[in-house]
Amino acid sequence: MALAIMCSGGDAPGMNPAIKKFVDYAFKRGQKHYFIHHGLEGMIDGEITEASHSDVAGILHRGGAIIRSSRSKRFFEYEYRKQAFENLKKYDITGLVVLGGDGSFRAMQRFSEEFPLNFVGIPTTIDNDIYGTDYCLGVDTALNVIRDALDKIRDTASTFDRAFVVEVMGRECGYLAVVSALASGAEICIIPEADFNIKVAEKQLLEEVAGGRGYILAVVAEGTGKTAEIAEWLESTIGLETRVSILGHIQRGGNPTVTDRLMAFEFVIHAIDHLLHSRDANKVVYYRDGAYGLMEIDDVVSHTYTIDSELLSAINLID
Ligand SMILES: Nc1ncnc2c1ncn2[C@@H]1O[C@H](COP(=O)(O)OP(=O)(O)O)[C@@H](O)[C@H]1O
Ligand SMILES: O=P(O)(O)OC[C@H]1O[C@](O)(COP(=O)(O)O)[C@@H](O)[C@@H]1O
Repeated sequence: MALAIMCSGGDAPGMNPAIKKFVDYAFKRGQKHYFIHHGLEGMIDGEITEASHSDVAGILHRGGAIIRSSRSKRFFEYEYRKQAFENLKKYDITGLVVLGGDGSFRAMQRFSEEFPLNFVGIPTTIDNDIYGTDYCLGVDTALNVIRDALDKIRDTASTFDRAFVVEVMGRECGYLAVVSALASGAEICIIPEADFNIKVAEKQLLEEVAGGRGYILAVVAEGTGKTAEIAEWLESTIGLETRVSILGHIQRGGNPTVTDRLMAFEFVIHAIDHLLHSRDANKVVYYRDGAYGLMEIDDVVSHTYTIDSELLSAINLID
């Protein structure tokens, strides 16, 4: 039996510390261990190499993933999943640690139903949108990238009397937007999960502008699709010259924060321990209420993540 690690779907800071811990901990536990490069695409193409300490030396501080990641159209087809399994068999890999999001976990659920394989997923996405865990690897680093951007945008906005609409990632999830808006004191936060009462905001902001407010920061989650609309409203109705800043993929890069490094270590230790102790793997590690645990893959993929209600109510304080 051997273990392997793979990154799949959107990359996130924290993957490299997880990869390093995987090598160090699997070695400590006396397990043969492999890298699957390029995610599911590499698993189909047999891009598998034995991992060594020298591969992971000096990578803790690096964003991205040295073993790369991918999204794969081919993995939706049985013949390619079978090919992927044949590749794992060549190396006697029966335990897989998968860093990814719910798409990757759905893929692994299907794969493990079809072939004799155990996997443990580590929730890894800057979006923080995986059911059952309070935290996904990469979120803290992404939040700090956004915080840094918002702090800088505030400098120019306040100096030049402008409104800024800052669009942040998150797919359909507003988590990054809410937490960033709170941490940066943005005046407006617009997310898919909550209605934005434009009339209430309009009345309040017009009063504030009349009273001397010179600038406004609006954080808009990409999933709302409302970036242009809010910019137009700030300029034409609220009356401030407005600029749009779409932060984009810088949110996926950068050296992992201390939190992401430490979380990566714990997630990996729990994943490997489970693979070694139990034959009924096919779980996802969670971090909830300050503790780590493992949840059933079926639970993860059949539920939808929802933002904590306290966080949601906090955004009303902003506008
Ligand atoms: N139902 C499925 N069956 C097979 N493969 C799937 C399935 N759902 C997702 N995948 C695979 O998982 C990959 C990663 O999923 P994606 O949603 O892109 O990223 P993430 O894991 O970050 O959510 C997809 O590119 C696809 O190859
Ligand atoms: O890199 P791409 O393909 O442009 O995808 C962008 C999407 O990936 C993310 O950065 C991360 O999403 P996942 O981790 O679920 O893949 C989203 O926030 C964003 O909507």
